[in-house]
Amino acid sequence: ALSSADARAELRAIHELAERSTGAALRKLEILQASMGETVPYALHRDMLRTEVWLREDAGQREQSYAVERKIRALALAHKDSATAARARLGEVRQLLDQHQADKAQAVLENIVAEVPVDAPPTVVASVDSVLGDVHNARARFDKALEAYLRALRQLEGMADAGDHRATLYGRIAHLYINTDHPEKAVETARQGVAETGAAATSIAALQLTEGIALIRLGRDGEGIIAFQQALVLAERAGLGGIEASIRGNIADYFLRQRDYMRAEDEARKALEVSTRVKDENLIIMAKANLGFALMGQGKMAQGEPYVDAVIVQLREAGAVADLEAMLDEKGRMQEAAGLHRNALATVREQQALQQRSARSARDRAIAALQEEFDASQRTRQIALLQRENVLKDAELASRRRAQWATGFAIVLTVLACAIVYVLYRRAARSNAQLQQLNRQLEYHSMRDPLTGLHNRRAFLEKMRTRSASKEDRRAGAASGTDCFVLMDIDHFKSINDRWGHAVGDAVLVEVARRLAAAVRDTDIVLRWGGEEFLVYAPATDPDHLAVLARRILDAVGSAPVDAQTCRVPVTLTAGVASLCAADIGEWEGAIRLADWALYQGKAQGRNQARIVSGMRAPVETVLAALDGAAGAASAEGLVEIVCVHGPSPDAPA
Ligand SMILES: Nc1nc2c(ncn2[C@@H]2O[C@H](COP(=O)(O)OP(=O)(O)OP(=O)(O)O)[C@@H](O)[C@H]2O)c(=O)[nH]1
Repeated sequence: ALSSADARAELRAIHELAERSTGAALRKLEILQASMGETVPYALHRDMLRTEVWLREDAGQREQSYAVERKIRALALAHKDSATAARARLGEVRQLLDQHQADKAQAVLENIVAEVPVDAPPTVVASVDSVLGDVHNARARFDKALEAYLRALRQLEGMADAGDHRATLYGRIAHLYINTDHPEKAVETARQGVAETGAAATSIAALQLTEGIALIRLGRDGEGIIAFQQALVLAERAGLGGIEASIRGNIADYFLRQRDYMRAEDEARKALEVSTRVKDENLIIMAKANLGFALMGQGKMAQGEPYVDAVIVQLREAGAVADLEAMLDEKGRMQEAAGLHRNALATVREQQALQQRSARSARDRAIAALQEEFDASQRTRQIALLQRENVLKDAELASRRRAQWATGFAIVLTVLACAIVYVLYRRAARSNAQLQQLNRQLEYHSMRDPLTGLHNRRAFLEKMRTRSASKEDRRAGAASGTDCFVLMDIDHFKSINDRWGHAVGDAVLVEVARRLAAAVRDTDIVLRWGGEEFLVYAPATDPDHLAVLARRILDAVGSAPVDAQTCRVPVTLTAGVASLCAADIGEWEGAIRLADWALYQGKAQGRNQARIVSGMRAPVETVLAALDGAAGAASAEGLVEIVCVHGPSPDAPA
């Protein structure tokens, strides 16, 4: 075991080492304590434990530090050292303040004050005053807190070893000035603390942190950030986990205010890591809140809100009304900024409920130094919250209305579009039907003779065109019969017109057409070939029946005069007949030309007759060439066999 003197020397070495590394100093202290054995003198034992208290506090191990304080108290009580016992109990008060139990802290402190002996050393009295200041500060009695801190400072004035204690008190006062909104005084006081000889690294880092906060409050951001960085260097070098987390928390808070959410997230994550390492619940809460808001600020609501909500739960449990309200306020604003008006409204409602509860609580009322001032500030806050609620309600309503309007508009548009499509469809269908009808009419008229209603020459040409398209069919048809063409011309039609007028002429044309249609088979087609010329196209007709057909036509037209208006008009016609088979012509154009030639012959031979081409004495090409030749009709005469059929003798004209 070490001697007491050696142990004292070792303890001093540990104090010096602590300036450079809290962790190393702690490890060395643990070794020293272990090597001391059972019989350690009281004063040495007490001083070793005191050293452990502040080393653990510096390392951010507050809970362990409070546990050591309890050990000191038990030891001091056993040795009837009431001053040390009273001072050691201050740890209990600080622990209660950490847990936001200011009332309980106040009660315990009153007991401690009663315990302090009248001849207690000034350091003990100063420590009590210092913690009393903390309690007043926590209860928002800032003037009383300032009084207590200044009293403690006076106690320590001129004391050689009290430089660090004084620096800590300057730090407390600077904090107080920040809380009472006097940042310029806070800067000044923090600098006074730093200048204090014998101030430990912890105190200096804490003072620089406070100075930084005050400078940023004053809008001197650049200087503030430099103060933060100096404090951070010191804290990291000496392994002051608690202060490091606190500094990083404040830097994160600064970036949050600057809306630089990425850097805020970065700092908050580091702060969370350090504060988790040193197990400081308050710093963990601060880091989580900053991280949550940094994420929400980047629009990562799903990631950020759980952090913020966890902090809200903890603050609610701890009854930290002011912090809780600030959290809810910030959360609401973040949600509002993200356009989540409904969520923001819910948060503001939560904030209002909290505010009403705190307003009702008589104990909270006591926190305010002046009752009226408190009420007035409560009213102002209530009004501000109501205004915010209204703004959010309006925004929520507006966005709902916009959504409704958009939906309504879309429905109207859809209905309108459907209606237009339907109308267009109906119109298109109608005009399609009209067009089809018109086309049918056009087709009908283009194929019909308007006077007689018979097919016209166009219809005949169309018929022949489609017939030519299937020559094979035609040849197959030629075995059982063949196509026959009867070309007719009313006799002396000009004189009918001349004698009875054009109207009678028209009536005669209509009646002749009717008689022709009645005289032929259903499969035959009667056409108006031209002015007073008609054509019967009789497909598949036996060549032996051509004379019968010709007679039937001549009889149908010539047997009775036509009754037209007031007159009876005797009518005869002359016909030329040619069939493809009999003439072995092959093409219909040739048959028509032969029929035309035969008709011409009939006219020349006295009219009212049909001349049928029954055979040919020369190849068809020769005959047709003869018809085209200069001698024409006359030269073809000897080349063609003709059968003649005469019509009935007409009645005398009426
Ligand atoms: N009323 C009436 N007359 C028509 C129509 N088409 C033609 N004509 C007349 O028919 C007459 C035909 O006369 P022509 O070609 O000289 O022959 P034609 O008097 O019949 O004497 P042939 O044919 O030699 O027996 C002309 O006077 C035409 O004006 C018509 O649609 N209506």
